[in-house]
Parts: sequence; structure tokens; C-alpha cells
Amino acid sequence: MRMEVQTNHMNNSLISPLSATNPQTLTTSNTSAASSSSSPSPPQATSAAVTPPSVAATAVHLQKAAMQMNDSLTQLSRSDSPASSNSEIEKELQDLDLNSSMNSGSISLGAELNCKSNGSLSGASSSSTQGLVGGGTAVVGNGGAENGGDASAAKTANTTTNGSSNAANNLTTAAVAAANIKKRISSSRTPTRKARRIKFYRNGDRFYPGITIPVSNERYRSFESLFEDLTRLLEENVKIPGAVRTIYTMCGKKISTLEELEDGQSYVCSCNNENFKKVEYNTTSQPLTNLSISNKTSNRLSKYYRPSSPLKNGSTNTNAMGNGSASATTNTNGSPILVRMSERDSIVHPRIVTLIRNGTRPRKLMRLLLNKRNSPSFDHVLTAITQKVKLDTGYVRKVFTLSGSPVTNLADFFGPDDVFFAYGTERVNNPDDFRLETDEQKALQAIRKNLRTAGTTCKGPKPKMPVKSKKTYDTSALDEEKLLNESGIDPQELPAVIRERYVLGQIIGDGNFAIVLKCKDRQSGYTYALKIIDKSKCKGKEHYIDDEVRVMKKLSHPHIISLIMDVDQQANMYLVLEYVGGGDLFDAITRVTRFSEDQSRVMIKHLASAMAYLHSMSIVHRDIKPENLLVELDDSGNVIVLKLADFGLACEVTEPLYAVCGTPTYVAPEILMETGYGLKIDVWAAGIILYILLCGFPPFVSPDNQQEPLFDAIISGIYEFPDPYWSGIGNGVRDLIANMLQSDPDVRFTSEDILDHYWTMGNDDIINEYSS
Ligand SMILES: Nc1ncnc2c1ncn2[C@@H]1O[C@H](COP(=O)(O)OP(=O)(O)OP(=O)(O)O)[C@@H](O)[C@H]1O
Repeated sequence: MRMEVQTNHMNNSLISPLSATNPQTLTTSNTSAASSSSSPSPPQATSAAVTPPSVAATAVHLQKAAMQMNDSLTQLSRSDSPASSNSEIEKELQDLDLNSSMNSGSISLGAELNCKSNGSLSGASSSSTQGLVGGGTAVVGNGGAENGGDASAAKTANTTTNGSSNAANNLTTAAVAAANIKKRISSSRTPTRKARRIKFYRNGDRFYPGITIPVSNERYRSFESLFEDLTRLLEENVKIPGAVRTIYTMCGKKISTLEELEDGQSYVCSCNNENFKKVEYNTTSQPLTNLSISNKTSNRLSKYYRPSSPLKNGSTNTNAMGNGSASATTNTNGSPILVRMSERDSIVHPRIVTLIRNGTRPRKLMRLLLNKRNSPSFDHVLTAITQKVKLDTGYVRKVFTLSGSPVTNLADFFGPDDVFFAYGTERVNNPDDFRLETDEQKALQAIRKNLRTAGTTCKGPKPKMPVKSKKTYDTSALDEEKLLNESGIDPQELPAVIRERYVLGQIIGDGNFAIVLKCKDRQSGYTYALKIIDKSKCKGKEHYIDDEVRVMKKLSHPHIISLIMDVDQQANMYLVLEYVGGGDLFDAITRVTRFSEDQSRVMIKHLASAMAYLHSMSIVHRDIKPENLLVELDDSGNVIVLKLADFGLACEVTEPLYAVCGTPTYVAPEILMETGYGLKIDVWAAGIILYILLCGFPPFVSPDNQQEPLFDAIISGIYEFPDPYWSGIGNGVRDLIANMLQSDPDVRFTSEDILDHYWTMGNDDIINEYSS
């Protein structure tokens, strides 16, 4: 937990007071009421010792969902309405199974339908949804290994392992329940009045494959109920700006009654007051939503890892474009998509390309981050380029490499060329078009210079690590009573619920606002960490405590410390946390000085998977640094598990943030420039950490430990990989660091991109076409 404190010392974690209003952090959270209860919340209370709360909650929700599904189906089968017959419902399920591309299995569909209509999953845990979307049991049960990408993740604290297996059991039960329901439906067929099968597209999104649902007057007794259903179904697949409010025919005629919807026809859903957009709906694209279902990356984080439609950002382009994809063949029945998906997976890796916008000279150069989200097909890349370069002539139709070769397929964007000319409809028949003028060359060099490579030698002494911002204790030489007294903590005054449940152990650390002790569950014998936040040290900033608790309650991830119990009392806030025994990464760095690439890879994978999970929920941590990364070590002292802790500055991002906060060495340039920032500041901090892991010092330092020159260096974005410290360290990881330390957050890698990078994946054989 950290607050903003004005300080000139580099070792203190906060840099400056809130210099601008931060609507997120300043909004008083409603958690104080929830967390003020002196008893733990139900899943925590019942299973604090063994089950991470959100995983347990997921299982409970799923079971509930299955039961509710059971109930509602029972009711429906009793109904007189012909359209409510079992076979009708089964058909609906089948239709949705086939056409709602995010819902792949019966458990996911059944639970999804009920959970959504009950709203029971919303906000409780994103991982619940993750579990549902990914196929329930398998996903949640496998969370540890999947997310960790490392067998060692399974060796995490007992809490996680046991929790996951409990949850897995519960989920299995839920899956069985849902399967039984479906079986029962299919065994009791009754004649039914046929519903009309109607396909709906999303207004303006020609990449969205459409969703077919059964429509009957019995099922939708009002037009509004159809709108509601469509809103829910669309939301799961595409970003929509609000609820569905209008339905158009494919020619743009408004539909005003259910009766006007014709069996077998397609229609366009428009949200809020959007006008009808005449685009070629789904004429050239894959059903992209399907790409995510068996994509292993989808499990590691978020609700929906659908490659976003290029139109998802709200910008639409009515210029229909020919299908330039060499490999794309439109298909809606599923099978070829797998081929394409694996093709895409092997071709697309995150990278930044430079675009030269055709036009008057000197032509404008700009950079674009290509990754699995915006580049699942050639069409998508062209659309992303269109949005970036904004040609006067509209849509980008032709792309050429620097040497003038036409770019014709997806792989060309991920080959050795990383500079491309973007053209619209203009003719290209002059070889001079591909010759760069001096100014253009200079601009290109400037961009490339930004990309650091080997070859510089460190002038002067070896740069130093900053001083640690928190204390850890040598427990053998500890006067605990004195420490507790100094911290104003009287063990006798602990809340009864904690005293009764846990035996207090030694102090393991203390930050600016909290002291952390080991504690043992009297019943299970498991060890936890008890963090006692001294509220008197947080006067006026109590909302940070509320935010920390509120955010932590939402989280369940193998590389994020779980919150087991929270007790709010007048003087202190007590948090019982999952315990991690190997200390923090700062101490590990101090001991080891520099880690091998393999060790660094394990750590960055764990960190990136935690960040990807957080970011998928639009939560930014804002204080990622070695002190806040706790580790488990093996017998040889190798880090085998890394977990993100201290959510004292975390908040949800719904609009740009401006609060200047964090820790100087790790602070991103956009925070310092106060231009507004978001999730990508965490990626910057992780880039600094990866750099440190490999060489033992940060990329941006100031000789006298002064903030101002340090901030100037960060804003300049200029750093080196100086020899001799970097000699022997490969280009793959340098490339990754360079992409994480991009000054421009728009082109900086996302946390997903870190996981997709070839170095992180251990594919060092991929040629690094990064030029020096
Ligand atoms: N779950 C845990 N398991 C093991 N050790 C922990 C745990 N949580 C915290 N610690 C130890 O206690 C120290 C302080 O904890 P924490 O960072 O949460 O406190 P804080 O007061 O919020 O810190 P800050 O100074 O950043 O505000 C950590 O650096 C770590 O060494």
C-alpha cells in the first residue's frame, strides 16, 4: 500500500502529490461499507484457509447458474406456451451454440444465459466469465498451469492449489448438472411452433460474422425484450457503444415490429441512435469470434480474447475493400478456421512497424503496433493502417515495402520488412515513389535510433540500483515486540475474528503504511500474511485503502496474491493474504545481482500473465516494482513462482488518469508528462524490471540520485544496453525490452504482447529482424 508523498528521495516510492484530479482514485468507493464488516465475506469466511475467494465464488455461481437453469427449464416445460416447449428451448440452445461463437459448450452457454439474466456474475469475478467462455471446468481448473506457463506454478501456496481443485470439483459438478439438463431436454420432445431464424449483424462492423437466433412472439413478447437479448449477445462478441435500440433491414429500412422480421433473413442492430451504416456485412471475413475459442492464449486472462474487429474502436469505414488476403476464405462452418488460426498464430507476433503515408513530400512517417488483436487477417491489418495513416483518399488499398514490393498477405507484415508505404486508390507507377527524400530518411533514422541495440559501452562506473523502498526483516535478529509497539500495534487488540482464527507469527515486512506478519490458520495449519494498515498514516487518503480491498476482492489469479479476509476497524485495516515465502524480488536481485535469460523469462511470464489478467479487467496496478513482486524459490535459490502484491495504488481505468504516482525508477513517461495515462504504464514498469533482471541496474538512472535528471532521462526515452553488462545477452530479449519501453504508449506492447513475443515463448530461433 502506498500513498503519494512529496519527497526528493529516490528511495521513496512516491513521487509527487496528486497533481491532478484522478477521478478513479478520488471517487469514494462503496467498499467501506462492505469491508467494514468485521466478518469475512462468505467465500472467504467459509474457505479462507483453502480456497481463493474468487475461484470459489466462480464455482458457486456456476452451480447456482446450472440450478437456476434447471429451475427455469422446469418452469418453461410446464408452461402452456408452445414456444416454451423443451424442444424449442433446445433448438434455441443449439442455435446459440452454433451461432454465438463465443459460447462453445453446453455448460458455458447454459451458465452464461442464466448468469447474465440474473446478473450474478457481473463484477464478482472476471475469472468466472473467463471460465464460462473458455469452457468451464477445464479453464478454471487449469488456471495455474495455463497462466503460469510453467509447471512450477502448480507449486504455489497451498491456498491456490487447493482452492483451484475445490473450484474445479465444483465446476465439474456444475458442468454435469448442465449436461443433465440438456440431456433431459432432448429426451422429452414435444411438438413446437417453429421460431423464425434471424441473423443479426452489428451496425457498421463488416467483420462481425453475425449471430442467428430463434425469434418468435412467444419468446420475445415485446420488441424491447429482443433488444435486450441482442444487446447481451452482441456485448459478448463486439464492443458496442450502448444497448441495441434499432433494427434495420440490410437495405437500411427501420424495423418497428417483431412480425416484420422474416425467417432466414439478416438484419442489422444499431445501438443508441446510430444511423444505419451500409457496409458489406460479413462478405469477406472469417467468423473471427471463433478464433478465440480454442486459442490457448484466451485462457490466460480475460473475458473474451476475440481479435477485435478493426472497427471496434468506434471508427467505421464504409469503403468496402476487396479481399486482399491470400489465405482468407470465407467460411462459417468452423473447420477451416482452425487452419487459419494456427496459420495466424505462427505468423503474427507483436511488432511495431513504420508506415509512410503516401502524399505530398516529405511524407509523414508513423508507427503502428501490430499484434494478435489487430492483425488476425490481412484485412484487419489494412484497416488498422487505414485508421492510423488517415489517407485523404480514404481506405488503404495498397501497401508496399521500402523496396517497392507489393504486400499481398498477412505474412508480409511479419517478415523482414518493417517499413511500409500506404496507398489508397492512387496509381503507383513511378519507381521514385519508393525513394526516400533526405527529410524522410532522417525521420526514419530517428525512429530506428529509438530502438536500442547492442554496441554501446558503459562510460563511468556501473549504474546502481535504487535504494529499496520497503523494509524486510532478518527474523533471527528481530525484536518483534518493540517493532509492534513502534508500529502502534497491540496483538491483544486484534479483531476477535482474526485472533480466534489465526496464531500470529513473526513480522515479515513493513511498508510506509502497513506492517506485515506471518500468521497460521489454527485449523488448517496453513500460513498466511497478515497486513495491518495503520489508518492514521493514511489520513485524508483512506479511499486508497478501500480501493486496495475492493480491487483485491475481484481478483483470482495464480500470479496475484489472494485476499483471504479483510477486517476494517477504526484504527487499522486488517488483510489476511496468501503468503509467499521467498521474500520479494528486490531482495532476490540484491542477492543474485543479475539473472539468466531463462530465469528472467519465467519471472516476466508470470508478471505479464498477472498484468494481462488485471488489464483485461481494466485495472491498472500503478506500482509495479521489485518490492511488490513476491517470489517462491527452489532449493537452489531459483525463482520458480512470482506473484504481484500491494494493490494500494491500483484502480480501474475508464478514462485517462492524471494522478502522478508510482515509484521514480519505474514511472512511465506519460505519467510525468501528465498527458493522461492508462494500463500501459504497467508494461513500462515491467520493461524496467526485465532490464534490471538481466543486468542488475535500471535503464534510466541519475548520477546523484536526484529525481529531476532521472525524469528527464525517462522522458527522453533514450537508454542503452551497455557493454560489458549486456554482452552475451541475446537480441530477442533486447527487442522485447525495446517494445516495452516505447515512450509512446500507443505503440508500446500490451501485456498480452509480452506473452506473445517470441523471446517470452522461448522461440529464440525466430530471426530478429530488428535493425540497428
Ligand atoms: N502476502 C505476503 N507474503 C509474504 N510477504 C509479504 C506479503 N505481503 C507483504 N509482504 C512483505 O511485507 C512488505 C510490505 O508489504 P506491502 O508492500 O503490502 O506494504 P505497504 O505498506 O503497502 O507498502 P508501501 O510502502 O509500498 O506502501 C513487502 O515488501 C513484503 O516483504
